[in-house]
Amino acid sequence: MELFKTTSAAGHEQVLFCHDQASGLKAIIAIHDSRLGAAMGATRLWPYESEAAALTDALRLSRGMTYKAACANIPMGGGKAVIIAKPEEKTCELLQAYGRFIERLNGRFITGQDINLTPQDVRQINRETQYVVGTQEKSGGPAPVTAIGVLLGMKAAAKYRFGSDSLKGLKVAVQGLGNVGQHLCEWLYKNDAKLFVSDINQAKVSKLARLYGATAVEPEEIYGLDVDIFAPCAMGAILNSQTIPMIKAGIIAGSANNQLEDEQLHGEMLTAKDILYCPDYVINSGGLINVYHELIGYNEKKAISHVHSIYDTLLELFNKANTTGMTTHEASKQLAEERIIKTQQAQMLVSA
Ligand SMILES: NC(=O)C1=CN([C@@H]2O[C@H](COP(=O)(O)OP(=O)(O)OC[C@H]3O[C@@H](n4cnc5c(N)ncnc54)[C@H](O)[C@@H]3O)[C@@H](O)[C@H]2O)C=CC1
Ligand SMILES: O=C(O)C(=O)Cc1c[nH]c2ccccc12
Repeated sequence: MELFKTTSAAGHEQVLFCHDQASGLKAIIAIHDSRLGAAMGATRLWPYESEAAALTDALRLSRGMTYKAACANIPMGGGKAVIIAKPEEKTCELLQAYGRFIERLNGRFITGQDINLTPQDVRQINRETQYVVGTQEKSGGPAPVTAIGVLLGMKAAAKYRFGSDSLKGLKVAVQGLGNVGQHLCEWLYKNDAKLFVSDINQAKVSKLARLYGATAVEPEEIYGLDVDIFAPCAMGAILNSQTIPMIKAGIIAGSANNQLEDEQLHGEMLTAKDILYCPDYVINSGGLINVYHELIGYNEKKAISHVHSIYDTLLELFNKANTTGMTTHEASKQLAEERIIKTQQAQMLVSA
């Protein structure tokens, strides 16, 4: 593999390969862009089938974090880390060794809880490094706030598509009933939407069906449902050449990162089908916004009010995509790049 060609192709600044002999830790920390500030991104633990797959995931996720911060008007950079391990291989030693790697970066990378890490795991990491946010003790886990952002994104999409941002009576299919998906379902239930849910964990599906009167569907059935909104809240790359032809929903609005398998090709496939796609790093920025507020002094009201900007940003993007002919994903990338340059210029004026 040509490492520099791979890591610089999407503009990455630095990639760290961390190995701790004693605990067996193998982690990749990708810092995509720190022009505006320290790189922020939660840490994911996953049993990647190859090191190349782990690197690809870290590179794509960290670039998404740069755009996520920029679209949310957060003056911070983008990064992401992946630990290559099975969940059962997680030990205190491994997490602490990981924490020491973070600490040695002296604040260049700020991290927290992502897939397969629990609040207790983050506490272990936090024993060795101060550069952790989003713990239960501080602002609480980010997932409930991410869910609020997704709900607001759905409302913006409904407003654009149907002229009203009420979700009452709309059929919504939620894929993945994890930390974000469950909170999202609660909000949708309170907003009188009709819920369809799937998860590979049957117990979660039964729980949500019981709590919110949701219709349970098999994991592979979720794409083809005759619904108004499809909310991917499980894994990435689920918008691809196999699934897009099946989708009947007119709106895609969910929390998963890297939803488009191929950003250009699958973004265009969605546009061609007249499906309104809410760019993932815009609609799922609620968690990042919430942890960012920890860094500037946490105030719940201020954090939630910041999350409400997701609604306006999405409406701006839908209009921009419509008038320019770009996909909503392209429009959001352009907006992110514009905001980075603008913020950088403003920062230079302040420091001059
Ligand atoms: N937690 C947060 O604040 C944020 C989460 N995200 C993204 O949102 C997504 C969900 O995050 P969490 O809820 O925190 O993760 P989680 O790990 O708690 O939940 C994921 C759920 O998806 C289910 N799942 C896995 N494969 C599936 C399949 N094929 N079909 C249906 N369900 C499946 C899992 O069983 C689990 O219940 C992830 O992609 C994550 O990266 C993005 C931004 C912030
Ligand atoms: O939106 C994402 O993918 C995130 O990583 C958000 C996030 C959740 N918890 C954090 C802790 C530190 C930096 C970012 C996050």
